[in-house]
Amino acid sequence: MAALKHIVGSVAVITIRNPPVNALSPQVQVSLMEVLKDVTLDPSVKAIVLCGENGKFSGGADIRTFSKTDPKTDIKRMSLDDVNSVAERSRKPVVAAVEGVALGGGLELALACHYRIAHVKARVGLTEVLLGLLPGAGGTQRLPRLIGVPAALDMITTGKIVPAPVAVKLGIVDSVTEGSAVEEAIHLAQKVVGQPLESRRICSKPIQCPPNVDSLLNDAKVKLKKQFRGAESHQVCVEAIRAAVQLPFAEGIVKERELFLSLFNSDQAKACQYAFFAERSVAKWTTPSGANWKSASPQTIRTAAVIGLGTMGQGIAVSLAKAQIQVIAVEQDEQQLEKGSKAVTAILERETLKKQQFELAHKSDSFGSVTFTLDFNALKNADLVIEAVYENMALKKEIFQRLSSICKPGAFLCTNTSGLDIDEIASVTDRPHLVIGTHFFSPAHLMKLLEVVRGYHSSSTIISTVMNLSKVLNKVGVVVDNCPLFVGNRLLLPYINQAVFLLEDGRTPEEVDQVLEEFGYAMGPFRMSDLAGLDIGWRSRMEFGLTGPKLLPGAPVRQREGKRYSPLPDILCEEGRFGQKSGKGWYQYETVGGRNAARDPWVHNFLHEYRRAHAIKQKNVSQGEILEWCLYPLINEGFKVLEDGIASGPEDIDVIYNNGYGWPRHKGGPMFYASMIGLPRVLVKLEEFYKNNPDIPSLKPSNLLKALVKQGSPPLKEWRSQLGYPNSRL
Ligand SMILES: CCCCCCCC/C=C\C=C\CC(=O)SCCNC(=O)CCNC(=O)[C@H](O)C(C)(C)COP(=O)(O)OP(=O)(O)OC[C@H]1O[C@@H](n2cnc3c(N)ncnc32)[C@H](O)[C@@H]1OP(=O)(O)O
Repeated sequence: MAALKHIVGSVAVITIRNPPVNALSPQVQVSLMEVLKDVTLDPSVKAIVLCGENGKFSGGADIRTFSKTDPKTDIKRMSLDDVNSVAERSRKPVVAAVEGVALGGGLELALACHYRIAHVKARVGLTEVLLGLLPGAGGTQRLPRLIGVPAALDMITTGKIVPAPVAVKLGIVDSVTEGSAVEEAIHLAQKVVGQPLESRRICSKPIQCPPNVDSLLNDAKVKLKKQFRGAESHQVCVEAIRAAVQLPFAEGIVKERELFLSLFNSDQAKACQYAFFAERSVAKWTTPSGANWKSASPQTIRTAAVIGLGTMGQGIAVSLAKAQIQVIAVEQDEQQLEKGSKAVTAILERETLKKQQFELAHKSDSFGSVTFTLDFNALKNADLVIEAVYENMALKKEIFQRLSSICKPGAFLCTNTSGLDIDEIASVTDRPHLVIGTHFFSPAHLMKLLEVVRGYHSSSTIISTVMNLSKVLNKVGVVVDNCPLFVGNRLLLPYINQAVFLLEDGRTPEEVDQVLEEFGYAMGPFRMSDLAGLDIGWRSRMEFGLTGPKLLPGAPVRQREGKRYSPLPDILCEEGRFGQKSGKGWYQYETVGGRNAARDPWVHNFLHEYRRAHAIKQKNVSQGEILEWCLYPLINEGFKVLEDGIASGPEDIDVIYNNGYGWPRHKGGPMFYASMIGLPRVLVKLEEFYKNNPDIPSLKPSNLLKALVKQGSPPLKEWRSQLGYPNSRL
């Protein structure tokens, strides 16, 4: 039985049981329905309490069953909606005891109960929108009736999860308890036996609409369109809420179902659900020696140090402090220290305010303290150090040598490089097994991704410690192997290069960005480069001798070692155009550090002169071709990364792209996207591009892609097993 019943006095306690999160699978729904009907008919039962086993109410409908569900036939079968109706219509009071989580269908079930008691640490939310769906079991009709249209609109269209104390203030739950929510619910159930229930049925409540409800909904659609470019579910959620506003409850439920089904089998829903499980699967890392996430034991980090308080170091320090870790922040001179400490303090203040607003001033854990110092000796008691100085191998090695002699034995040493060799850095220490790459993304206190770069000697303890730390920091950690640029930036390089080649060939930054933004990227390649800072790539190209003093004399302007090269980004940097930080880059900004990109006539004129000077003929490229020209080489590099065994599987690449590179989640990630459009299409276009541009090696189709097409393009989940990973280094 997926729903268990036991009787306490005259109260029937129904417990949902489906480990690990008590997901509401079809079997659980059937079982719930049977038990509910049973207790409703049992004259000895006067009231009902609904709860979940092992301190979790429910993580919602069972997402794993969605791909096996056929809307055409299964719609006729009983669904969660029917269970909710029976609970709500019951003449005996039904009380939900919410512990742990009540998410998606789990919260919808709780909303159908007459009362809701939550444990103080419980969290609730209608998260379906993040899975490309909408709450399809009455959530879009009940929540606005319960808490009002504006608050429900916010929760349903963003998938926001709120802690129980906030849920009480919003009116989602009736009260919170620090003790057992089940006992409290039983107590309440006994107390309310015999009391009228009509006013407790949300379906009977009139909807309170603000006078401007139409413009509220329309404005929300415009805002969501911008925030989640190209994503359907957010828009459809608004329409379901519109139905709640305009229609009686029963008709609203019919409309909700119709809208739910329009999303249910969509490619976007598949992509979002794939992204959800991909994140869970990358947490399960393994090394060639057989160590894995299950066997290795992570160490707890209480004190961490950050070296270097530039933009990255500031964000990392804040991220650690937000996770209640004590932070020691080190800089090399007074001026940098003061600048860095001011910035960290300001960000922490903003974050505190945000936290207080979110938690509605409910008593909560404070942030860890940050101590600022010039003294390296202050690091001697740190459990873990993250070096975040700029990308210079000599400087990093000097720092790691010092750390080796100062830090306590057993302290973990991490480098926040975005592409330098972890083994070379580890080689100067007394503990290469305790050295690892932790590649954060800017702004580090907000971005979800942590690329965890395993060096040759990195022990399973440091891998599991850093992966565990990523969870503590509320980030998604992905273990990858050590290679130039790692995974994320290795794929980014051909994408950016292709975009820059388009400028040489006659397109503008605005045109290229528009195509990629319409695809769903939060920012096109040029706006993103301006945000990240053009000088970062420039420094790295100088280090590799592609430009600057190390460039071999006589190198052709538009070629390096026989391959096509565009000096455009180098020239911009030489002009002092580093992007937002200097107020100008591919665009111009209202001020130094400004955020609003505007067309810059200087750039257009410069591109025109450059093309003229190099006698480059303009090419006519359609929008579709701009997209394929930029994305397919990125995908191709993904296959090469898999071929080289740098990432364990396509899911790892996709999680990196979804969480660190602004890839639209509703397109699943580059590898998932390739599987959706079809590998033969990607291969044919790459072959065509490469034939016409033999001086761009990133267009040469990877062997893995060719092999997969030859094997009939098996589904993504079979890519690993089909190829057996002969080269795997992970
Ligand atoms: C056409 C006919 C259709 C008819 C049906 C119509 C009726 C529609 C009615 C209702 C529809 C409702 C839609 C939904 O409810 S969608 C689900 C909404 N729920 C969520 O979005 C929650 C997702 N889960 C989480 O956020 C977390 O997992 C959380 C529950 C917070 C637990 O987090 P944590 O403790 O960190 O653990 P993990 O994330 O690692 O998860 C542990 C394992 O549990 C698996 N899991 C989690 N949630 C679900 C789920 N809802 N369904 C299936 N499996 C789930 C997760 O994958 C982990 O397992 P594994 O490690 O093997 O991957």
